[in-house]
Amino acid sequence: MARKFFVGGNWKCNGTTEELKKIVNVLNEGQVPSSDVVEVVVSPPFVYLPLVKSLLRPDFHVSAQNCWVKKGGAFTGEVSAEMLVNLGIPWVIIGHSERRLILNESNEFVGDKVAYALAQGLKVIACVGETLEQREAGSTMDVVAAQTKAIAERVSNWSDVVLAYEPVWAIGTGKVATPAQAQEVHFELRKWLHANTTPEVAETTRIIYGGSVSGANCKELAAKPDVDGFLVGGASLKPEFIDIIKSAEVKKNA
Ligand SMILES: O=C[C@H](O)COP(=O)(O)O
Repeated sequence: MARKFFVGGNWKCNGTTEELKKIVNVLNEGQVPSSDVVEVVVSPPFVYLPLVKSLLRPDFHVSAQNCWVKKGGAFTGEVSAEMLVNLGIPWVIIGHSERRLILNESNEFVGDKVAYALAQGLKVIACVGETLEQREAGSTMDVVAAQTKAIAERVSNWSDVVLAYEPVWAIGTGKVATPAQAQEVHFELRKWLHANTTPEVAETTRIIYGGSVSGANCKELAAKPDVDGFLVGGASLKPEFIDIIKSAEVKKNA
């Protein structure tokens, strides 16, 4: 079964109402392949989710950037999966490296969050990736396998999971992984899923790449067989995000 190309835009902790309205206008006017060819999801900060959802074209969807690990309650400052469901937000990003590294989210905590969000009916973009130090030490695969294992141990149904490989050294640095580097890790991750989940999960789960993706480098990355799309940070706040969405055509024509 063909894996539908997936392009996520992670707006991180950026934007004002006016700025985000402008970005949404650009997206709404963009000529992109149909939703049979590419799935597009943008992820504004929590406070702008209802606004963006209400203004965004119906073939694009919204995602939160995080949610609490269990049912809501006395957890000041957190937003629960139930609240996202209540607002009709279909997706959530979990385990982004900025949360793993700055907020000390462990593999187990991330795995618990993924499992809880899925159980509430959310679809999850689950992020994994190594630091520069870990890559230079030759432990890239050990690191991403351990991060994926903590998810796989808690999740049996992968149909609502997109796995995002985001090498930390490539995030916001302008230092994109080469297409060969991305393909190598995506291939190994798929092999890991084959060995540790089921062949069907390995074949159908989309593994997307994130880290300095731009209008200029997306086509070459998209051409790699195990790159099923992107999670884009900086460039998703710019008109070039439309070009990145269009790179889905590379797959269609492959
Ligand atoms: O979630 C997105 C990634 O952190 C990539 O960010 P970037 O495209 O700004 O490098």
